[in-house]
Amino acid sequence: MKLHTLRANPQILLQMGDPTRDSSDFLTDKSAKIFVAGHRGLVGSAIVRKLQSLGFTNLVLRSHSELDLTRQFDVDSFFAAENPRFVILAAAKVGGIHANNTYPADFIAINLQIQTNVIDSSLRHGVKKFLFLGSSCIYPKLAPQPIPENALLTGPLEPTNEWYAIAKIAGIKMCQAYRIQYSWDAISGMPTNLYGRNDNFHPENSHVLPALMRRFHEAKVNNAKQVVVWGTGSPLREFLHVDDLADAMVFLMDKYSGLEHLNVGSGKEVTIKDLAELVKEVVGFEGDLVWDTSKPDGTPRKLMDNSKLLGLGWTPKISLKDGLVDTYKWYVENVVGQ
Ligand SMILES: NC(=O)C1=CN([C@@H]2O[C@H](COP(=O)(O)OP(=O)(O)OC[C@H]3O[C@@H](n4cnc5c(N)ncnc54)[C@H](OP(=O)(O)O)[C@@H]3O)[C@@H](O)[C@H]2O)C=CC1
Ligand SMILES: C[C@H]1O[C@H](OP(=O)(O)OP(=O)(O)OC[C@H]2O[C@@H](n3cnc4c(=O)[nH]c(N)nc43)[C@H](O)[C@@H]2O)[C@@H](O)[C@@H](O)C1=O
Repeated sequence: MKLHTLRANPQILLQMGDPTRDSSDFLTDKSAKIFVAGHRGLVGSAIVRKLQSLGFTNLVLRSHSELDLTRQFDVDSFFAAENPRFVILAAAKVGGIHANNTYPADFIAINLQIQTNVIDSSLRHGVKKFLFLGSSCIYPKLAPQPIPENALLTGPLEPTNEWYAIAKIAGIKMCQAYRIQYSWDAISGMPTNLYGRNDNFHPENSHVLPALMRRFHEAKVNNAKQVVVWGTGSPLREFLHVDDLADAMVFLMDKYSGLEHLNVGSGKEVTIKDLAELVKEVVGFEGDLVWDTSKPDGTPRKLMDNSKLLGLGWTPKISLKDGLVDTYKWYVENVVGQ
């Protein structure tokens, strides 16, 4: 279906659903076709596990090598052939502070390409409901804490991830614009820092939690006396286990239909120093921490106000300690020695 056809035919928009209503029919048809983009990643794989545990039987999944989402023609052909009813976009160029700082062009360009292609094709091929995943880095570096949704675009961004943040802000705004102009049910969730099974454990390009888990594990098996940790240890971060995030994304698909993006967080923050001590304890490394202050700290504090999501009836369930124990077990069984 072409955009001009949509513009010319308001009946098609009506068939696509009224975005102002409570869209609580997501959970009712377990045979509905759902495209989870990025299903091999941390978030996408957790969403697939969650949907499968709920009995969904018609998931459409494509790996990066099967479908490169930066290629507009291929994405549109895929949507024309598959016609999914629901789409959850968990494919993106993702990385920690070092990767964001080192590859700014990739972070802005690849993310803009993926999200533009997938959002636009989803609309034009009649997807009933669309969920975009952003990130807490969309907010100003010095936003009020806990950060409310309306802090968006109220101040300068954190320089280490502004390119990624700009792409994510564009994604939110594109969902809002398509919602306004086409009455299309596109929503956005803004997750805090995530961790869990299928995380990226790359030594430099990953996020802090998998990076430290790997470094402490390798130090333990090599009987090293010290482990280097980046920055000063003073920044505060909020962590959410990816299974809680997946639960929240399914909750939003079922219960939320609104213009505003919604924060998704645990509501609990920890200093990087305390996080490092906790990961050290879970891994069982007994040496010392050495702080490399030549590495950037990034945003000093990034706790999101999750009261809107909690007000809808969702709650996180997995504590940081339990989540770390589960993730370390998975890491040892699935990554070490592979
Ligand atoms: N991890 C975190 O702490 C947070 C993540 N998020 C958001 O959650 C979403 C998912 O992140 P996460 O699961 O951590 O990321 P991952 O890197 O674990 O997974 C991303 C997935 O996207 C796929 N992908 C990347 N580029 C392309 C492409 N061109 N075509 C097709 N597939 C592609 C990857 O495939 P391949 O690996 O083969 O390239 C991978 O499966 C992102 O939107 C991210 O911004 C938000 C806040 C925090
Ligand atoms: C999810 C979020 O992720 C990124 O932002 P970030 O929160 O700064 O993420 P991070 O996990 O990489 O670092 C958190 C803190 O931890 C410190 N730190 C210590 N030692 C290591 C270390 O070994 N690796 C890393 N990566 N960080 C370390 C590090 O110096 C920083 O102070 C964004 O780019 C953005 O993409 C985004 O949305």
